[in-house]
Amino acid sequence: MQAPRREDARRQGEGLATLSEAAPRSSGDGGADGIAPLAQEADRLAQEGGRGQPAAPGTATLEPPERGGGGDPSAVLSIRPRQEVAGRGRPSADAAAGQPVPPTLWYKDAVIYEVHVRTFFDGNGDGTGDFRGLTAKLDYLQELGVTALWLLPFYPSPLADDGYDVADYTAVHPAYGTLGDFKRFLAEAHRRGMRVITDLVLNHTSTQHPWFQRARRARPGSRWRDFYVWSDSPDRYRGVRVIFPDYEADNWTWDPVARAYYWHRFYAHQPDLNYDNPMVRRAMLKVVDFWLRLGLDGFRLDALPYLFEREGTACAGLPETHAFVRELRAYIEARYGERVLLAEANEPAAELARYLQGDECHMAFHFPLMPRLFLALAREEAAPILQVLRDEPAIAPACQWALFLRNHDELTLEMVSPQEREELWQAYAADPQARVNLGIRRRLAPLLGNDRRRLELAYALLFSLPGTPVIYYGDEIGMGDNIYLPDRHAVRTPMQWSGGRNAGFSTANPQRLCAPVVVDPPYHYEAVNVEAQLASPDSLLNWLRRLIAVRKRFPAFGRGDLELIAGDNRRVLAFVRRLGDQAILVVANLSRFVQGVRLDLAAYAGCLPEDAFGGATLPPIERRPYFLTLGPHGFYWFVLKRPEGEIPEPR
Ligand SMILES: OC[C@H]1O[C@H](O[C@H]2O[C@H](CO)[C@@H](O)[C@H](O)[C@H]2O)[C@H](O)[C@@H](O)[C@@H]1O
Ligand SMILES: [Ca+2]
Repeated sequence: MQAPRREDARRQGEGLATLSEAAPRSSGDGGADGIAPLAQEADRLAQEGGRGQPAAPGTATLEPPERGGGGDPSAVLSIRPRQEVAGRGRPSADAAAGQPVPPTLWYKDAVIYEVHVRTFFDGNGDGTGDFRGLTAKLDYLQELGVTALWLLPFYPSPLADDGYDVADYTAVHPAYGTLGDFKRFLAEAHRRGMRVITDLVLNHTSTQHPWFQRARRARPGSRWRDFYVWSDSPDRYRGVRVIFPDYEADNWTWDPVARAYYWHRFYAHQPDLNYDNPMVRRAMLKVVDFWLRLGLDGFRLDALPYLFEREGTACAGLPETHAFVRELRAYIEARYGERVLLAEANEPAAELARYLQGDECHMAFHFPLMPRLFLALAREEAAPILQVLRDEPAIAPACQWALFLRNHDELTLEMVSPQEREELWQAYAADPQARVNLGIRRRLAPLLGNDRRRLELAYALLFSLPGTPVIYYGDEIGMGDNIYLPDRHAVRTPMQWSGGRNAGFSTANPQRLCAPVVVDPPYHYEAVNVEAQLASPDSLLNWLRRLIAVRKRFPAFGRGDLELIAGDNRRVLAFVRRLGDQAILVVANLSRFVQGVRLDLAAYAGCLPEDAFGGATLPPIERRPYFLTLGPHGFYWFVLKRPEGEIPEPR
């Protein structure tokens, strides 16, 4: 491992815009220390909520807590029901008639694209991506086939954790534009039929958030103090793991102003909110109101397991946390109808399934599957994937896994055994510079050796296994990374739009860019960029567009069951996705060599496999094993068709 980076962590905001540069909206709002009192903050939210309207009946109210501030987490919040059930921020005809709008389960058929406003496209030429820039690129995303966007945090923040350190939940970071710019972006996305979800950083704030600044000065035991988790000694919750071990030694940090320790699961500049305090829960519901009234389609719930702490536990996924998620879901559903909650919970599958029982989240990222896709590619055998699929716990019919290969963080190896982690590090991060915490800070293409066949295979699995695929911006063109940037900025470099100035990301002076563009020779923006790939019919980008278009023809991929198909070659993975009379056979060769496989497809005897891409039909399936050959890292998607159109019942 590289030398510990704890000091780096405290400096990591350097070179990036700071909140003070970005004109903090809270200063001057009143209060002796320049910080708005919470009640005033609540009033502001009420005034600004959604479209400049006062808080609607039925939304959360910030009432003074009962004395002592603690409270029973299972207690029902003070919420008055409201009759409105809106679609896209406006009551629909049904809602206006008082009828709930039936859920569409749109997220099951979605193709989600994770995008960082900061590094996607600079619309005003100041070197930093912004909402004007993102809006200008919506046509590109639509043509790619994307149907939903997930935006990383774009709120006012000192950016010491790239926005996951929120200083104001209900505004836009000035570097990214205005709330008006956000509204225009949302309207334009909706006009193209795209949904938008954003990160909701529930667990913690920045130390610069007015709530923390007030808490640290407040009297111990007071309602303001109790917005965060304090202790006189760092001995509470001993043994709870540190999530960023390269940067932090402990989950407690001494605050000289409060003269107490505060709890933080992530960086020391990210104090955990105290969800035992009903005021915190209400405050977060007001944040939810603010964005949903604007018409947002849902939230990625960041760091969801860590909301509550209890002595003697791992302080993760506690019953109290699930109780709060249920309240959050019920609150949203009663007021806004179908808005999606996507859990970011880096936990084993059995734990994840607890969020997916129908009354908490709609989706959860499949953290156990992701590293096993990479393990299967490294070992060139199907077993690691099969193991996850066989052990997969049941989830409610309306729920869905969110599948991903890469995201804005390190490729986290928290969900594999220490031996598997070592194996993955050896296979994908031989250079210690590529490692961070318990993971690997590399993008998809460098991880897979820029090998086009392996990239296509990885995408073919992402788009055919049960769940909704999530693409990380830039991975559609096989962008590289910069492991010499601090922390996870390695994988957050500017989008490469062209071979021109600043990769087409910005017209600014190159020295003013929010992050350097990639110039590593194999991934240099002059070679790897959208413009060049759009012009090349065989580019990765055009190939992926075709793959997405094919997936969209078959609802079985988003909504169907999974049937594993037995074969006689451990290097080949085979399964059928079924929905009604639609059945798609997926066969994937994990090895770099040609493979043959005999598949037990007796249940489909009589069916004709038709290639979903080219339409060629193979000989009919018989009761005896069906023989297929696959090229290196080859894969097939076959539509199983009976001559008379009937597909047999599942076994
Ligand atoms: O807001 C703090 C962090 O929350 C998310 O972290 C998640 O990613 C971590 C890896 O970087 C992972 O170890 C942890 O279990 C997750 O909660 C968010 O995605 C991070 O960017 C952020 O720093
Ligand atoms: Ca800009």
